[in-house]
Amino acid sequence: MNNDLRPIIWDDDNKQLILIDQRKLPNSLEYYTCKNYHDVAFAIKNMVVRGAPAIGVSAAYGMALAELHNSSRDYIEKAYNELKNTRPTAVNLFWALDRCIEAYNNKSSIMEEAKRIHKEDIEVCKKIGQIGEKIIDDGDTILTHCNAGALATSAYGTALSVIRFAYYNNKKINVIADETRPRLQGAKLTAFELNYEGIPVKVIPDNTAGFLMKKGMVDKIVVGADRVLRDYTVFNKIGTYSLAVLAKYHNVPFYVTAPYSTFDFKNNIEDITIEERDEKEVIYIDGVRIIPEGVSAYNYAFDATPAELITGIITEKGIIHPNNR
Ligand SMILES: CSC[C@H]1O[C@H](OP(=O)(O)O)[C@H](O)[C@@H]1O
Repeated sequence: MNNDLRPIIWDDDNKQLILIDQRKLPNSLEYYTCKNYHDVAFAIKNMVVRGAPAIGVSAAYGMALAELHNSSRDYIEKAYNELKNTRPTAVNLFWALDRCIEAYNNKSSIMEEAKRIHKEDIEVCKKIGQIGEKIIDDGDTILTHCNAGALATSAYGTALSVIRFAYYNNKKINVIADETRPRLQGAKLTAFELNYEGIPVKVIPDNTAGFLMKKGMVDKIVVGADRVLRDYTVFNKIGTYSLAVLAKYHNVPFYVTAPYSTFDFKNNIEDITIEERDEKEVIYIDGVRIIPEGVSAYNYAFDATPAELITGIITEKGIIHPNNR
């Protein structure tokens, strides 16, 4: 069992953050070294590291690198603001940054807080898998979207933790991974992770999910989350909402996985910014232009799924059933 994928490594000897460069996967396993908070901000903005928990943990180490360099309030606040402005939708980024600022204000070590956040994330993701695998039956085919795996967290993943623990508990499962245009996290990252660990996985174009549900080839859907509101609206990778609508129509159980660090009890749906990324991510595939010159593209990175479409939200504290209130 190769459960050793760790996208985030704090190198205490050299006081640097080492990240798997997820832009290079699956064809090359390369690392990106962050020596200061600017490097971390670049890595988050450019998706060297991505996934809500992984973004939060990385940002915390960005704050720790800032404190190591210059612990003045002015410098710490500059780091906070640059890291805060990297990506707007995943709430873990702001949750982690706020924990670091609180530590600083309480005259505690930001480095120690970052290490605590990192350690907690590993334990929480493991717990989500141990709790969530109970909804998986022997023989299930599980559809997932984007990458909510070890590469999106400190280890194990969230949606993929559920899948991993079902597999570890000898359930005969098959996984279907939506490729997830335009950044192809499903094709490039989820397929890499599961194949690396020997868990059966097939990739489909995103437009095939409904066809397979209609054919009865999908038993459950398990996805990740970037922000869960108090009314259990779930922000996640673009295409999640479409999957949820199809799942409702075809009576396929639709589960979201989310640590409590991904819950946002303060804001309402209209307060949330859905990230729009550079249209070039749609216009080009691996550097090859696929859309004619002069034609532009929408590139929304997330969408919102209402609670009424969700069977359960799997957390480290148990499973929330939004519609059994
Ligand atoms: C476990 S959080 C994973 C979550 O993050 C992904 O977005 P991105 O790759 O753009 O950071 C996607 O929404 C996943 O569900």
